Amino acid sequence: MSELRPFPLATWSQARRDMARQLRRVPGARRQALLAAVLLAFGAWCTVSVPRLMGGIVDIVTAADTASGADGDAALWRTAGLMVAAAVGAGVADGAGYFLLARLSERMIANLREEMVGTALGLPMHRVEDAGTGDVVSRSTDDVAQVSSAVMEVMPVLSGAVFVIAATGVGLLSVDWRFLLVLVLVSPVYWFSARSYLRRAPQLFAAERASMGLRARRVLEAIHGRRTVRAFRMEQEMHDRIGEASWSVATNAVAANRVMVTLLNRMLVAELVMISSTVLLGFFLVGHGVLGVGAVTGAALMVIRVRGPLQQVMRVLDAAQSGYASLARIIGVTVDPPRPVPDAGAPEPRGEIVMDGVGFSYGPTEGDGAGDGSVDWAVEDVSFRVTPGRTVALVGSSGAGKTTVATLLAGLREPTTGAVTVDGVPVTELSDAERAARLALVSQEVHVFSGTLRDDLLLAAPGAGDGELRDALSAVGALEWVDRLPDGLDTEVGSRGVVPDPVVSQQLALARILLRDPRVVVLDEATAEAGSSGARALEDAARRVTEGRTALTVAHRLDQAREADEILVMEDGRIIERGTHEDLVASGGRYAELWSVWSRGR
Ligand SMILES: Nc1ncnc2c1ncn2[C@@H]1O[C@H](COP(=O)(O)OP(=O)(O)OP(=O)(O)O)[C@@H](O)[C@H]1O
Repeated sequence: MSELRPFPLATWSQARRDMARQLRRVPGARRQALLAAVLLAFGAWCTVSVPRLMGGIVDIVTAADTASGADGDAALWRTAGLMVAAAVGAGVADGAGYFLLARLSERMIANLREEMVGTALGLPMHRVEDAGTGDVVSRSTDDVAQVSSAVMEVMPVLSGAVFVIAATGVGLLSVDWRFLLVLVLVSPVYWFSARSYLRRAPQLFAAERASMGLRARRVLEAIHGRRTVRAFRMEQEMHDRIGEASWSVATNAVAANRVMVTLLNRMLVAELVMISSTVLLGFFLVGHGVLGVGAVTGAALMVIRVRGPLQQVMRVLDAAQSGYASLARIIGVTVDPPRPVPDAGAPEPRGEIVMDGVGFSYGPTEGDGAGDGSVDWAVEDVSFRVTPGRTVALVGSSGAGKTTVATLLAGLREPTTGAVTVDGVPVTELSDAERAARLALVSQEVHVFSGTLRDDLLLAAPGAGDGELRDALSAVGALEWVDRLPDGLDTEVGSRGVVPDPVVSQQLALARILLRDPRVVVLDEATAEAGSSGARALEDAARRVTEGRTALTVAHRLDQAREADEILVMEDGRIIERGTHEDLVASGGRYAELWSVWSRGR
């Protein structure tokens, strides 16, 4: 098995560009972002004004000794009123700014997820398989959830706190430029604390989560497999395994918390530096008559007030970082989107299919420059032609290469060697529209999409009326089932409604083919698992679908192959026999052998 090649991670500049593009996609986004910034800046200014006004109160009280009492009272009330107004203004502006930002970011995340899933669906099958389907699934579920929760956790803090920190800096400088010294002294302490925390914390928290997962798995294994554990007297061994996993949770949790405590201690040092340098500088400035007591009190209160926002920012650093890591994983899928194939100018669909010297390998080939040079062919040197309207059946034992040929013919995979053409045009060069008009595949994994049954069928033919839908359902033998449904065509089906059994699901897939009406059909259904009556119903349905069309049928039951115009027998990726049923039985080769086993088993 070849090694997985996960999708890349977006670089910082790719992530930035993509977020700017997502921003442009939301109508009125710039205006909303600007309005949010203005509101948050105003909120921060109001927040910082409160301690400054308090400093003003100190000046009023100090001056009250000398001024008349009535003047002092009026000034006191006015300042108190302003403080209340500033507090209310801060609350309202912060709330409104945060609301706008949260709405905007949720829309951007929704667009991003949509784009990522759309890109992944349009990628060649092999690219998704190379990455491992789990990679795409975890990026579109876990990572999107991670970004969403990071936004919910980080956004309220950052949107408020960053503006308050900036406003405090500006506020301090406006009291006196020498307060720059406080900022110069304290900034490096915060900077280095944050850096050393971010360098170590994410791995430690990830290790803690991983060991929790391991412990949960081991406990569940022991509970689910308790009979086996008892039977083999493995209680102590299981106990030790769980104990070992629990111990690793404990050591990882201690290590993670130690880093957190170190961060908190460094922040205490930073706060000590910040407050003591403000007080000392204030003392100096008042002593030299540069500032009044009120101004310095205001500055000191501002510094005390900003500790909260600074702590909040430091606390959400790792959530912000893991949110960014998830964002880079999501954008990593979309950075290299599949280029849409332009129309190849294919002629009117006739339905002629040709495979010429086709080889395909799931693993590395010489061209990749990977592997040890030996190629593990899934199919090799496969050549055949099906003229319009005829049916060819592929038979062979499991793993012979039948499904691979079907997916190559449907254009889902690109041949490693040779050519697959439909109406003279290589199938991978047909645009989506040209391909959809020409050929359709029913694979072993049929899917009924969530929604009403009508929606599910209309995916194949958006303009079809109820009459056409019912005709198609009747042709594939599914109409009776539909008429038994509580709301007929309007019944909810799929994961959130009625789940059709495998036979009906395949009949619905065949009905979709009838509605789409392509010239070529490739049928690789799982009739073998349908039971004999189900298989017969599906064979009847398949016969209706192949009538008047060019068809390649992967015949899991040899009854199906018997009716084909030509049978291709595959073994180890090659066609080893070809001819009609009668010819092949008469020739006494591999097919005759398969047929005799099959006939005995019926
Ligand atoms: N996605 C895949 N990745 C790697 N190898 C694969 C993959 N799919 C099939 N193969 C291998 O390619 C070879 C041909 O498989 P294929 O599924 O085409 O055979 P098949 O005749 O359709 O078998 P079945 O009747 O069991 O579906 C087998 O050796 C199989 O193990």
